[in-house]
Amino acid sequence: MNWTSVTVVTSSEAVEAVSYILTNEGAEGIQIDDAADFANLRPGKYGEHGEIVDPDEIPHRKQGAAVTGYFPEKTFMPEIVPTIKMRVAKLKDYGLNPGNDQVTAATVNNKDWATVWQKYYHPLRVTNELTIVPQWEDYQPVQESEKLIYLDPGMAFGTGTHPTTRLMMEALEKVVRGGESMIDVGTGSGVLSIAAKQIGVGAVAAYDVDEVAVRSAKKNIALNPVASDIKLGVNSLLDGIHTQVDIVVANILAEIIVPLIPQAYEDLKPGGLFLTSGIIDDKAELIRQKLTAQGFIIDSETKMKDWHGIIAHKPAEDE
Ligand SMILES: C[S@@+](CC[C@H](N)C(=O)[O-])C[C@H]1O[C@@H](n2cnc3c(N)ncnc32)[C@H](O)[C@@H]1O
Repeated sequence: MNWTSVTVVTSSEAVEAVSYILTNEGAEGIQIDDAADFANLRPGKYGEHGEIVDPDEIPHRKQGAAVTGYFPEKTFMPEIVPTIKMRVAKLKDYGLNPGNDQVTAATVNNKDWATVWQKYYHPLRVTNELTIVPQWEDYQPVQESEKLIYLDPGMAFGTGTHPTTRLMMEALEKVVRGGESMIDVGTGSGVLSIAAKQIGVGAVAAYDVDEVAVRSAKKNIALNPVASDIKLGVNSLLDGIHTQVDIVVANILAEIIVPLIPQAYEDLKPGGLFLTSGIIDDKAELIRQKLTAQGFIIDSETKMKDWHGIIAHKPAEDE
């Protein structure tokens, strides 16, 4: 098997925490190169085989540390790397110095880390109704009720395999009755917007702050004729967007959901629904508190692996 490596350049004090993050995100092996391990070595000590060790002759970092995690090549790295970056940056909230925040991915054995996972990406029945089909696969629905979402995620997040995407697809399937208006914040590959159109949502606007994601979503919308009227644009959260819709869906990391909460509240009709995920275990309480403080009523919460998905609503006028 080939492996994809992700190296985090960090501080010596953060080595353990970074190793934990990499393992938690699916790394099956960890390699640590820490300057602190050499700091106390003096020339003349005996090595493993009785030889005299001169630390200066062993290649090593002179300061800080680098922690490398090895991921099975089937891991869809464009979904994992941004999460690792965010989690490493957040170490300072726990009083640890994350270092210079440098995170790089490469494929061991010289294959392209950005595409090597594709051979493991096959049609996936995500919910009762919704099946994701890689653009390059020929797939025949098993049941008449099955609705297909054709995707080539490229470098954008949103293959449909990540727990956070799945939680939001399930949430959509649970709440959509047909004809609603919806905004998708942080659309990535466009997967949630296309899913929404497939199950009967009416007008959909999809935004992402990242132009690469918007280009990917555009390509995917073109692969799915049912989604051809989705309005797509580059935008940060709901900045400058003042409207009234039935549903706001956002699968973004918790830190980014916090400033979105008041914007979503403002842009929802009374009784409108806010579906959100990207919330890792230790941030779930923060998001519940912020939603409630804003005036949202939490209807349900689901969990897959370490991730939470929440369905909340803005009270109706008579509620
Ligand atoms: C976890 S991915 C979700 C992609 C897709 N919606 C899904 O559910 O699979 C989060 C997306 O949010 C985008 N994003 C991050 N910060 C944002 C912001 N401030 N405004 C809009 N989009 C943002 C990222 O570029 C990324 O495409």
